[in-house]
Amino acid sequence: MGRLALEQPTRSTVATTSRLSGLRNDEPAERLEKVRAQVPALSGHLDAIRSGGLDMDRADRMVEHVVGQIGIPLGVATNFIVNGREVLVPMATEEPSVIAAASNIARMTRDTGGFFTSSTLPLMQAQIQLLDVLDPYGAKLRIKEHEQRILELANAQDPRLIEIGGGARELIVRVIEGKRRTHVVVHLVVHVGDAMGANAVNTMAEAVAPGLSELSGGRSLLRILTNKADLRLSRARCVIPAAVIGGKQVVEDMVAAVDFAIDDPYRAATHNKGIMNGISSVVLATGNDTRAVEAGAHSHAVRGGQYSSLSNFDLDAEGNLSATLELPIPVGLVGGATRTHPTAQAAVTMSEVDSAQQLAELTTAVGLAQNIAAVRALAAEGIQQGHMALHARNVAASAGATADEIDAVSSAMVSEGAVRVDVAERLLAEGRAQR
Ligand SMILES: CC(C)(COP(=O)([O-])OP(=O)([O-])OC[C@H]1O[C@@H](n2cnc3c(N)ncnc32)[C@H](O)[C@@H]1OP(=O)([O-])[O-])[C@@H](O)C(=O)NCCC(=O)NCCSC(=O)C[C@@](C)(O)CC(=O)[O-]
Ligand SMILES: NC(=O)C1=CN([C@@H]2O[C@H](COP(=O)(O)OP(=O)(O)OC[C@H]3O[C@@H](n4cnc5c(N)ncnc54)[C@H](OP(=O)(O)O)[C@@H]3O)[C@@H](O)[C@H]2O)C=CC1
Repeated sequence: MGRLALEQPTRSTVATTSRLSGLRNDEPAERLEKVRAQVPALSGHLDAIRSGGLDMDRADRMVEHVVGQIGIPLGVATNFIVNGREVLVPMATEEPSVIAAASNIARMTRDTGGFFTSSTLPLMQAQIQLLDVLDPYGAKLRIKEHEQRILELANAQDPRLIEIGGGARELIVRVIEGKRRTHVVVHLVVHVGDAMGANAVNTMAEAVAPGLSELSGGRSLLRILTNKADLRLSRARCVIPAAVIGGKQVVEDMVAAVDFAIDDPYRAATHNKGIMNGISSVVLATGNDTRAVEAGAHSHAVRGGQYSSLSNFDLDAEGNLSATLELPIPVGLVGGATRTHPTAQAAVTMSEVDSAQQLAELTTAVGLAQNIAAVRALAAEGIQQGHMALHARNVAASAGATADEIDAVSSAMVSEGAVRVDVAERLLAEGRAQR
């Protein structure tokens, strides 16, 4: 076989740059203007970003028994380059230091080209559980013999999906020898286009279940998608020079820290939570289903029966950090709250993605950046220095500091090395007494 002509993606972009250094020093309105200047299409979405997007009528149409709303800050991760594209990433989170951490690591990847991503097709799977099947293996083959007819029946439920190139692709029939019974389970594999896909595959599963029952000689029970979306994988990788991230020892210690998460489920749970800090923030900002993505991620982290790290870190030939992440990211651009929530629409516009696959890949890059940030801090100075410095503003506010007192009280707590409510209360009382 000849050598592959490996081309690095060229920097084609709408945003000229995502490198908005010092954005932290601006007021929110100035930050939004700087982001809008990079992404002109955001101009029509500014009110939705400033206001949080939902009025009560709209909220009342989204879920049941609505009595109010709860706001979550929307921030922008800077510095990201993904497959050569400069991108400003919307992140909705209540946790301090998350957006700073992602931006910081993205900055460190810029000289090595940023993040490189890829993904499988957007294939979701529905499960149809078949009960009372006398000959499970015979049923499996009977179903496979009629696969084409069943796929046609599934596709008849969603002609529009077929028009755009999606639709049911395959049946996988599993016979699971369980503790108390043998299960026959049919997976209906569906290309869901730019949707997350739950409603599309659930409708198809319900439509094909009677035919499957008949073929199996049993009856169908559950007909629902699986959130273990392991045919819809998204991948991201990056390289960070050792000199940029703190030196050779820091990189070696980061690799040892990930090895700990690979081998120990107690550590893996926290390690993967750090990844989800980034992923869930993008998923929430774009109005996607955080629980679906989280369920998919954690189920994917179980390998050979053991819960493990979702990411992998290695040293490359030069001693630089080579980091990778692969997991299911079932997110969409067309359905659910992404379509109905004006701020989610704004977030999608900001990220300048053209497809659900591109959004999934961007989300994976943010998860990897977040993971590297946390592991770097843990392997170097410890998490509290950076995290607590940014959390100090929350602590000051919960001690009763007003807007013009928060900065002074939080920096005093950081200088004292004691970020606690009782310390904030003392500093507030001292400050007020001096006025
Ligand atoms: C917080 C930093 C980034 C500071 O790190 P630093 O080195 O002090 O940052 P810096 O002040 O030198 O700034 C460098 C760049 O970082 C970003 N940056 C820096 N500060 C800000 C800010 N205030 N607002 C916005 N951006 C900020 C920004 O991009 C900035 O570039 P600039 O814009 O100046 O050109 C670092 O300490 C860090 O990454 N810490 C880790 C934070 C983290 O992981 N938080 C997650 C919460 S902890 C958790 O839930 C998960 C965990 C830890 O348990 C997971 C695990 O165990 O694996
Ligand atoms: N276990 C889980 O995770 C479950 C999740 N959910 C929820 O389901 C919702 C997501 O379901 P989803 O099916 O994505 O949402 P929707 O049903 O809201 O949107 C998908 C529909 O959009 C239409 N569509 C238009 N353009 C496209 C395109 N380019 N690609 C694909 N579809 C297109 C299609 O409908 P048409 O052909 O009619 O135009 C498609 O069926 C989320 O709110 C989630 O919370 C629900 C049940 C279970």
